Amino acid sequence: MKKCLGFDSTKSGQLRSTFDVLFTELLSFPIYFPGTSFYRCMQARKIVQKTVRDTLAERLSAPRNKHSDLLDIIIEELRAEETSLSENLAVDIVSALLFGSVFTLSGVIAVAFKSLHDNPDVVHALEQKHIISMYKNQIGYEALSEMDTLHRCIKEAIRMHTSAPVLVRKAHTKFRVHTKEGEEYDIPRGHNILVPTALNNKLTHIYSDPHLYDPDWFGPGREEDKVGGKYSFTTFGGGRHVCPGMALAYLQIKVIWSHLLRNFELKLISSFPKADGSKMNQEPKGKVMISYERHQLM
Ligand code: HEM
Repeated sequence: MKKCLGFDSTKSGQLRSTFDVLFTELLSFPIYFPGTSFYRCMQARKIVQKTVRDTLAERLSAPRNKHSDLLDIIIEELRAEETSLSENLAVDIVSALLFGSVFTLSGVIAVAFKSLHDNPDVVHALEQKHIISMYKNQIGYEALSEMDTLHRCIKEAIRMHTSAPVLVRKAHTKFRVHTKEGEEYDIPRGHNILVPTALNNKLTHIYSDPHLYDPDWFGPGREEDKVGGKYSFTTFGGGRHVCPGMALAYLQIKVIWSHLLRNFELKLISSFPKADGSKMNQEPKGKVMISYERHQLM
């Protein structure tokens, strides 16, 4: 049996000496200086939080609305007599949702260009033409749900370029992990566990050539991503905290890409960008040059 190399978060507080705390705090002090990216990030956070706070206040003072959107559900909870939701927490929840949905999406939309770049455009064009003629150019929810090729291309792009490369979990009870190779690891209670989604999506016993862009892994008759069970594809996390916005995310990406495919001829001029790992959600690194020409597919 192997003992895991880990970090016991229940003991870390006791282990840190005054010197240790002072030393780390002093070291991190320069990141608060104006001009640093952390400082700019904190300033931007203040603006976002003020906008959310003002919007909530405006809705709170308006007549009751019947749950037309998420903000109204939050407002209803704030109005309730017995509620554990404070205004500050509500602002944090909305800000976190903005972060969790907008930044992940923008990175993923950019990375989905991979599907066009590496795949012959004709595959998309055929699907789009078929859907346009079936739905008489009225592209709504049902038409989008039928775009299986586009769906698989997006899924493959985000398998290769996952936007949240690591997830963090805390072990509330001790447990044992058995590996495929027959090894065992004990995970003690209180330890933090890092789940490397980027590696997970490239396991060779699931994807025979994980660095190959192949949307048909997920296609009918193959469905190779099912080999490893429900954790074969972890771009949207997994388990209790799996992303509840996944279906919406696919839909939004398909809305944008279907529109681009039907109305523009796009070409990647620069080479496919590397991922910028310095951000919490990965984005393409550096400038990406794309040329476009308007066209009508039908
Ligand atoms: C391509 C876009 C997206 C990606 C790649 C993505 C990815 C993820 C991942 C990996 C997690 C799990 C985090 C963890 O386990 O620690 C997560 C959680 C979450 N996502 Fe998304 N997400 C996307 C879009 C969205 C959208 C559009 C929404 C909402 C409108 C959303 C709302 C959430 C929420 C509320 C959670 C927290 C769930 C929980 O902790 O129980 N996400 N997302």
